[in-house]
Amino acid sequence: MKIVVALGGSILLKESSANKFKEYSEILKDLSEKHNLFIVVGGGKPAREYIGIGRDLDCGEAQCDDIGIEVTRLNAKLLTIALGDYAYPKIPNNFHEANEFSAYGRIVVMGGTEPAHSTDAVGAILAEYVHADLLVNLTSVDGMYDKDPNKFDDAQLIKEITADAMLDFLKDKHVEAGTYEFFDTTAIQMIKRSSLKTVIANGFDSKNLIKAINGEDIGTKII
Ligand SMILES: Nc1ncnc2c1ncn2[C@@H]1O[C@H](COP(=O)(O)OP(=O)(O)OP(=O)(O)O)[C@@H](O)[C@H]1O
Ligand SMILES: O=c1ccn([C@@H]2O[C@H](COP(=O)(O)O)[C@@H](O)[C@H]2O)c(=O)[nH]1
Repeated sequence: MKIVVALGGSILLKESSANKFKEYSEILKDLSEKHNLFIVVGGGKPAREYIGIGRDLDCGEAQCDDIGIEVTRLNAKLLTIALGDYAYPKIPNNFHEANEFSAYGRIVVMGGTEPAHSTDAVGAILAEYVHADLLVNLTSVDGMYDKDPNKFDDAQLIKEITADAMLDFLKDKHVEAGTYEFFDTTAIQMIKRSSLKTVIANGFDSKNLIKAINGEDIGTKII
């Protein structure tokens, strides 16, 4: 299968150590024996810290996005290093390059591209661009809830949701650099228009990636 994995920076960088990079590199190496993999890495806490400093310097939101993009690309570089020869050594600047690099048969790892969206959207656009069979979005919670599970103890996990219902749910949410809400609406529009098979799951347990690929009942499926 051709699979795009959007791997949240909140997962890889939670500990500010190499641990999760090593853990994911082992799983991705195994999966790459059977599947054609593209990984999009998010910015996590370091991105939000750098964006915060930029904002304090009045650099404006689009430039704050650019700062976030640089951090995602740095995180992508770290994952590429962890993957060694299994990864294509360059970080693509855009979707065309990502597609081109995949022709060499290695895992392609990328970060952000342009301002005004998050790496959730990069994952969805990439999945559309390369005609992926599956998009897996690994984040810091078990999937999409009816309200923020980190704020409400009674939040309920949504096992399946349509792209339209997700768009409706997120329509009034405020967005700014570093915070494109739980799931970026640009991503959902791509998922909708190309009927991308998408699973959102908790990436703190890296085995959830294998479960999502095997079609197990996990996280939230966008239908
Ligand atoms: N309805 C919701 N369902 C699930 N999570 C939600 C919801 N609303 C808000 N959230 C918040 O969304 C966050 C998930 O995204 P998070 O900030 O952890 O980033 P990520 O997707 O892992 O990527 P990155 O860290 O790279 O931005 C959770 O911390 C959660 O508190
Ligand atoms: O294509 C992109 C990717 C990212 N950004 C900016 O970077 C931050 C960090 O990415 P996350 O996916 O949220 O971890 C993001 O919030 C944007 O501000 C971007 O502009 N374009």
